[in-house]
Amino acid sequence: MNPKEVVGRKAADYIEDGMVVGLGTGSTAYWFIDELGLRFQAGTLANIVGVATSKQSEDQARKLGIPVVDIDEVNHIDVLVDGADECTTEFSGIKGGGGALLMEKIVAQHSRTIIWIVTQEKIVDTLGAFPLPVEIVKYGSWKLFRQFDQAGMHPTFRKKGVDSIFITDQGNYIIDLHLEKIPNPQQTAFELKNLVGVVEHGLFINYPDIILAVNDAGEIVTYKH
Ligand SMILES: O=C(CO)[C@H](O)[C@H](O)COP(=O)(O)O
Repeated sequence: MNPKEVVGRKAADYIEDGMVVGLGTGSTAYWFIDELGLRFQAGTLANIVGVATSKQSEDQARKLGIPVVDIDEVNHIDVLVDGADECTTEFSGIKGGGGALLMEKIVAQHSRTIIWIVTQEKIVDTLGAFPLPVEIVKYGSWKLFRQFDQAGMHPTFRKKGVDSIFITDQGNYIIDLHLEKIPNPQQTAFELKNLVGVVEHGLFINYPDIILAVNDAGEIVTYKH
């Protein structure tokens, strides 16, 4: 098993039958959803319901037979299991490498327990080596791009393949900011949220309750908030 599979399957141990489960997005969350599917089919988690953070996760869960409901159909999500692109042991991180940051943040906001599953090298002291995704509306997107450029934030439009621009599940664009270091994530988050046209950014400050970090040997370290 590759490390992402190890940690993804392990995270399913946090799920109890009858729970409303937040389904994260990405190549690590993929294994969590796969394991949920196995346990659903085996009957040990026969009464779970999923709330997806992307079309991709929703499709995967449905194929496995897991019932998926809209976030507005539930009062809360019991446990959300999601990946991250970078995170600190102070329980903050960057998400959105897979382009699902907006739905991921909305689901996270309504989750009682949030578990991040990551490979060990994603744990960093300072965020920012991973480009920070910013989801923006299409209208005026070049204006925002120039604003970021002039502020020295090294923006690039997220692409799909070579030529086409990436469109999120909510119909927006993503600009990735190549900041290298984000010394004050709160300040950066505040400034980004104040820009008209920005829908959401990939800084998740103080989000996960638990981080499961797996190393190359498949050993998992658990960080609890
Ligand atoms: O935020 C995300 C998607 O928007 C993912 O959780 C993040 O990109 C990690 O992905 P992976 O598990 O494939 O490394």
